[in-house]
Amino acid sequence: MWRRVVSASHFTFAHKSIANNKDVCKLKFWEAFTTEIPLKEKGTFQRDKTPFITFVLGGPGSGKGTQCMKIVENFGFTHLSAGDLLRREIASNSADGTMILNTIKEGKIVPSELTIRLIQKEMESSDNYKFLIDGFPRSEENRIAFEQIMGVEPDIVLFFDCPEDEMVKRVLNRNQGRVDDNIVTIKKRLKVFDALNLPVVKYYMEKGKLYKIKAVGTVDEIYKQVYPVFASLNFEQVRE
Ligand SMILES: Nc1ncnc2c1ncn2[C@@H]1O[C@H](COP(=O)(O)OP(=O)(O)OP(=O)(O)O)[C@@H](O)[C@H]1O
Ligand SMILES: Nc1ccn([C@@H]2O[C@H](COP(=O)(O)O)[C@@H](O)[C@H]2O)c(=O)n1
Ligand SMILES: [Mg+2]
Repeated sequence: MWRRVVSASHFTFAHKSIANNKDVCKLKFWEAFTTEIPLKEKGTFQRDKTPFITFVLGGPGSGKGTQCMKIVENFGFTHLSAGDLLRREIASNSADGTMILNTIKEGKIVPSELTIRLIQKEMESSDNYKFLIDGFPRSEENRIAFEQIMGVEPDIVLFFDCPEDEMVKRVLNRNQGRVDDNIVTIKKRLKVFDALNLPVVKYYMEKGKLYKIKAVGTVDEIYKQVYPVFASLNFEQVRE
């Protein structure tokens, strides 16, 4: 089990984030995190910390989920996969379930407000303040809606850059029963990725927030590029 602890140097970083995001905060989403809640025990998470948000981008099968699991283990992040949250809505027979299922089958993008509502709910009910938001934003529209609704920008953005043929191979071998893991839908998802997701990658590159990871090789080889990104942020490492 990892401990929810953070080194003193993170406080400096968190304050810097507050200053950077001051103009867009508007006390919406932040209110949940700025409420003073007494510590339950020494060294546990304090809810008054600024959330540290990492967007995790990359094409279908580029390895986002796989690498997120390792970051969670080593650095105590909470992993929120937009795709998983949407699949959970389908499984729970929610009113939007059929629409979400049809959208996923077509490799298209679910309306931003719906996906953001699911992400927001998870963040607000979490005791953690470090989040990996995987597979979001998938489009400029997703990105802008997130900023407007949540009143916050990501601190950093990871981009897993993987050749198409490798992504197709991985997805076809995934074997998790996903309705979109077939060659017809994968081709559609790759087109959507190029047309809608790459502009988001470009946006964050130009903002200086993007960490591009060469997503070829073994899982451990790729993680060797990911690890230093988080280690350099001075979060206390919770497990080697
Ligand atoms: N470096 C790797 N080499 C070979 N296979 C990998 C590698 N990384 C992940 N995989 C496998 O490829 C498949 C896709 O990985 P993963 O689910 O992490 O991708 P993803 O980016 O989250 O995809 P999606 O966007 O479709 O959810 C999984 O079966 C995973 O085990
Ligand atoms: N922001 C998002 C994220 C995902 N979707 C839909 O879910 C599908 C699967 O997503 P994965 O991240 O698990 O690959 C994706 O192809 C989209 O149909 C979405 O609409 N918006
Ligand atoms: Mg995934």
